[in-house]
Formats: sequence, C-alpha cells, structure tokens
Amino acid sequence: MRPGPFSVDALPAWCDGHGVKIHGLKVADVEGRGNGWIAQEDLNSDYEDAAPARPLLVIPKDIVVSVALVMQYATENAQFSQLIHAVDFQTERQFVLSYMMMQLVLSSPDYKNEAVIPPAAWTQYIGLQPRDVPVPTMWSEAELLLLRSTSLESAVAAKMALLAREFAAIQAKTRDIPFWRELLSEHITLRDWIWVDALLRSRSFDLPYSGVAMVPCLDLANHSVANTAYWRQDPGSEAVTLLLPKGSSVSAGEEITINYGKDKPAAEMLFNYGFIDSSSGAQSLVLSLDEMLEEAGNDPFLEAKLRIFNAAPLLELRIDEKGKARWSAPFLHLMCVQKQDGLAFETQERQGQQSQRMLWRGKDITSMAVMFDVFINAQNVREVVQFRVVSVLLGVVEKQLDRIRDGRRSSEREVRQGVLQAALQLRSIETDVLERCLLALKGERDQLAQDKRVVAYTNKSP
Ligand SMILES: C[S@@+](CC[C@H](N)C(=O)[O-])C[C@H]1O[C@@H](n2cnc3c(N)ncnc32)[C@H](O)[C@@H]1O
Repeated sequence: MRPGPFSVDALPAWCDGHGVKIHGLKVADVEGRGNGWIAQEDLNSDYEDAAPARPLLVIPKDIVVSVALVMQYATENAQFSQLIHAVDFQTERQFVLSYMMMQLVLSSPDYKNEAVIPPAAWTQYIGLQPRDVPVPTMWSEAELLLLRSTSLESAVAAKMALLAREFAAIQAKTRDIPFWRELLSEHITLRDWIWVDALLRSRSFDLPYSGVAMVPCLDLANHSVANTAYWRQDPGSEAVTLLLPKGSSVSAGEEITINYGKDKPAAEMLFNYGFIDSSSGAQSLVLSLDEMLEEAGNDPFLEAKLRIFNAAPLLELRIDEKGKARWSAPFLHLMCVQKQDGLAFETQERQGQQSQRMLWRGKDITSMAVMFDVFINAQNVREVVQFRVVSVLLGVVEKQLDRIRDGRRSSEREVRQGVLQAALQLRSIETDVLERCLLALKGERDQLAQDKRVVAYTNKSP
C-alpha cells in the first residue's frame, strides 16, 4: 500500500498547522543519509539572562505517537478501537505500529476511505517517511545472503518470523470485523507491517515521559558521533525539543545531527538504522550460545541452569578503547561448573508453590545466576573453571571465524551498492573482532594451562 504524497516543501506549512516550532533550520537532502536538518543561519546556544537559547525544534506532545496518544485515538476512532480491542496488542511497539498502519491506510491513494474517518496529523506526515528503509528486514533475499554467518543472520531471521506471526495474528483476530477483514485481505500486506516496523526501529525515540514514540520532525535528524545537537523531553509539557549543547555553535549550511547511541555494536546499528558509522570506534559483537548448548546435551544440570539463569545465553566479544580483547559470557561459567565442583540444585515447596534453588557448597546462590562469572571468580576453583570456559570459547570463536570467512556472497549485480557496502563493513568488523579475540583467548588458555590447579585438573581428566 502506498502512503499519500507529502513533500518536504509542504513541511513548514504542516509544522505551522500542528504547533511545531522551527528555528533557523531547513530540511535538505544530505548525501548518503537521505533528508536531514541543515542550519539556515549561524546558530549558537548562548544563554541570555540565564534562559537557554531558543530550541531548534519544539514538537508538542499531541503529535508525538506514544501509547498514550494511540489509546486516546482509539477513543475517537471507532474503526481503530475495533482493531485495538480485537487484537489485544501487548507491547508499546505494537500499539505504535498499529497506529502507523492506520495512518498509512487513511493516507493511501490505494484505498477509498468510505467510512470517512477524519485525518490525524500523521495521516499526512506518514507520506514523508522514506519508502526504502535500509534496515535488513527490508532487504531482498539476495541481499540477506550477504549477512550469512554474521551475528545478524539469526537475529534478522527471528525478526522476520516474528513480523510474519504478528501480521497473521492481526489478520486472524480481525476476521469478523468487515472493515478490517477487507483491508487486511485486499489492501494491507505483510510488507506494509514490515515497513512500519522498519520505520519504528530506525526513527523512534525512547522518551522519558512517553516511552517508545515516533516524534515528527525530530525523526529527520541524522546521526553523527560528533553530533551538533541533542534532544530532550520537557517534564511539564512533555513537548520534545532539539537543542544545541551549551556553548556550542553551528554555521549556516552545517548539518544538525544527534547521536543515536554511543558504542553501539555495528550489527545493532545496521539492524536498527540500516547503516554502520565508520567513524565510530565501537568494535564488538554478540553471539547466541544456543548452538553450543545443543552440543552440550550431556550436562544433567543444563535445564535447571537455564531455568535459573532466565536470560538468553549470549557471548559478547569486544575490543576496548585500549585495543584489548574482552569477552563476557556469564552463562558459560555456569555451564562449566558441575556437581563435583560443589554445584547443586534443590526444589523447594512453599505455600503449595514449587521453586528451584541453586546451591554452591550448600549455600543458596540462586540470585547470583546472572553474574555467575563474577561469583565464581572469587572461589578457589577460579583457574580451573576459567580454563574450561576459555577452552569452550576457543571452539565457539574458531567455528564462527571459519563460517564468516567462507560465508556465502551474493552476485553483486543482485544487490544495492549501499547494502553491499554495509554488509561488507559488518563482515570486516566482525572478522577483525573474532580474530583478535581468538588470539587473546589462545594466550589466556596457554597461561592458564601452566597453573598448578589446572595442571592437576588436566592430568586427572580423561
Ligand atoms: C531518524 S532517520 C533520519 C532522517 C532520514 N535521513 C530521512 O530521510 O528521513 C534515520 C535514518 O537516516 C539515515 N541516517 C541517519 N544518519 C545516518 C548516517 N550518519 N549515515 C547514513 N545514514 C544515516 C538512515 O537511513 C537511518 O535509518
């Protein structure tokens, strides 16, 4: 479904009509970044009479799409209310997405609004949202092959499966509502749901007083690690403002940027925003340990450990500011400790409720499960456990490195240039992190192998 047309030339009038204040900025095309805000004059943030300089943008709360606005909209719009009640959305994200989907329908030239639903501010504004959002959930099959063996491969597959499940559930639950049945069988497609999700991921803000929200106009600010501006939400009016940091200035023609997040891994940037900032020093990756756990099927405590750990077993690898390889995998430490070391599990019954406890040499350490790596470090089995963990990790990292090195490539003719560049950048960053971590892990294992407790342990092991 196509959204209605809305050009940037019409934006100033839209802003006037909806109470958005713009000071000294205009929207322009910024090379390689789509639209962005550009200073129209020299701007500075000098404080006058202790009052901060005028914000660059002020966006009133009543056009910020948060759960509160969505719930209010449902009280004013019978068709939207039917959708919200039939589907029983559970998350902030789903509420905001359903509102965006409704605005897409209302704005679209592909749909005749016979129910004569009045337009909202976003009915027009949604037309300014880019059709091509560069996040991987919008990539073609051939482009997705470029992510083979990177840390994003399984994350993107899981996200696509979730989006398909969500859309199928919306269709199934609204089957008895003629308005939505017609829309969801003839007009709105899974692709539209994927699009609104891509918009939300790449353009939403986590506001302190409104939660996850789409903020018109602020969503036109591009990212830079050397950002020239920042945003805040006013605790009283809940308006969102874009400001220059105290004592800073921007010359006419310069881009006004914000920082989407410091030290975010390249994979997270690509997944959420569809680009990797090459000027960011962040070098890290997160891998799921699920596959390794499948291979560790002979641990009699595995199920109990996973239940008490109660989080996804992950491995984070990173290169710190000093260039040192670091890794963290709290579950792996738990996995590498057994009954003979002093670990035990016990089922307790209290007021008819059963719960499981984890014991270390007789002491209840259930609450330590998520930071088991820190806990075990203070115990006299530290070196032996660390040796086991490092040995397992070496296998995981080596396997991942082999995979990423011969990961399948798509024919360059089938993929967009920007997507190819971003995927190659991700592969190169992740290969580098894996290589450096592998080297560091080998060094750590060799050092641990000389420890007398480790020597005794390895001599004893079959
Ligand atoms: C919040 S929007 C910013 C406005 C957007 N450029 C537009 O045309 O509407 C975020 C999107 O802008 C693009 N973007 C922002 N900063 C970028 C940067 N530093 N490099 C490349 N693309 C960037 C990405 O496509 C990202 O998903």
